[in-house]
Amino acid sequence: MTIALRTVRVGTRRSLLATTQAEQVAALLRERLDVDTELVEVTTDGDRSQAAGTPLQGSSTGVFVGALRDALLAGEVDLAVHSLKDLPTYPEPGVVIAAIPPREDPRDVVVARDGLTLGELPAGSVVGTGSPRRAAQINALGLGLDVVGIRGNVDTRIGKVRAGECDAVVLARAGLARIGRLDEVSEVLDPLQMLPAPGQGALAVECRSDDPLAGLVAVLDDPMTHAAVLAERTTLATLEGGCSAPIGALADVAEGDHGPELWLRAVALSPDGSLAVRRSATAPLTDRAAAAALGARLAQEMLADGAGQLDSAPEPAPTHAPTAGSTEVHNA
Ligand SMILES: NCc1[nH]cc(CCC(=O)O)c1CC(=O)O
Repeated sequence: MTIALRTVRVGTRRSLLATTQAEQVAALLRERLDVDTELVEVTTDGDRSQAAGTPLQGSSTGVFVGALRDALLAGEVDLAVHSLKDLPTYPEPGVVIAAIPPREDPRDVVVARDGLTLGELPAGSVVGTGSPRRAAQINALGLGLDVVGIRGNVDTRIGKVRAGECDAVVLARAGLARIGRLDEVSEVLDPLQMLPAPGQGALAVECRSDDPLAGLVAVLDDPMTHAAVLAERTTLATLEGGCSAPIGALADVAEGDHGPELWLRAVALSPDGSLAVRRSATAPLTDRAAAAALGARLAQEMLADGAGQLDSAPEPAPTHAPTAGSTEVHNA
């Protein structure tokens, strides 16, 4: 298809991972839409505070996104490429996700000294991560690892192992794959032990909702990836209504006897990983609405199981009453 379009300006954050992802989307656009492209780098609040070493306020979701969306709404760029897992679950007025391209492997990986796995690290080893979801799930393994908070881009975080500051760090496999650093990986974590962030490994291509470009960019959309991440993000969005615990969620599409089926797993954990609510569910993948409905149902079941109590301060225990077994929350 040829469109009478000026060069498509692709907005991206400045990090190596972000520009690599944006260039991959730009290459797909050139190939599929027969347009020219230009990367436009935008500095986000998240990048600024990361550079300054100042801690992010509250949840980090969204801090990498705002400035890119502002540039999009101001017409400085024609589309914005984000890591989907960095996008808040609530919609931004005037902006649509025009495409979710095929996903990379969504799993988390370990980069450790001497190529060790988490299980091989001696108790007391220092494991760096800035993610409450990863911290809670590492603690839930019960290996006696010392989880410390670290920040910075992928390269900085790997560098902490090289420098001996951490014995290991846990990262998204997709990020390492995109920047060609998979050779650093010492272990790929099984999602049964480490459920990834909702949307991990997937990209979101955002356009202005009133821009006809949105309809053209839809050729980059992968319907299976889109359905899977919609289920995961609807789980997260529904849980966010009743809990602020770290959440992991992963959906897969499998071919069933009567057509494609969506398999969804999720976990909500107390920050120290001592308590967790885990659930899985499956549904025929008829359309996107079915994917969203599966995510909402799973989250409601998790809330009924006590996911909303994981992060609240414990009630003072009455001295005369037993404290064990008094909630629906399962041990991790
Ligand atoms: N929060 C930062 C971030 N956002 C997306 C990725 C990796 C790529 C992806 O998950 O799609 C990363 C780095 C990481 O978690 O290791």
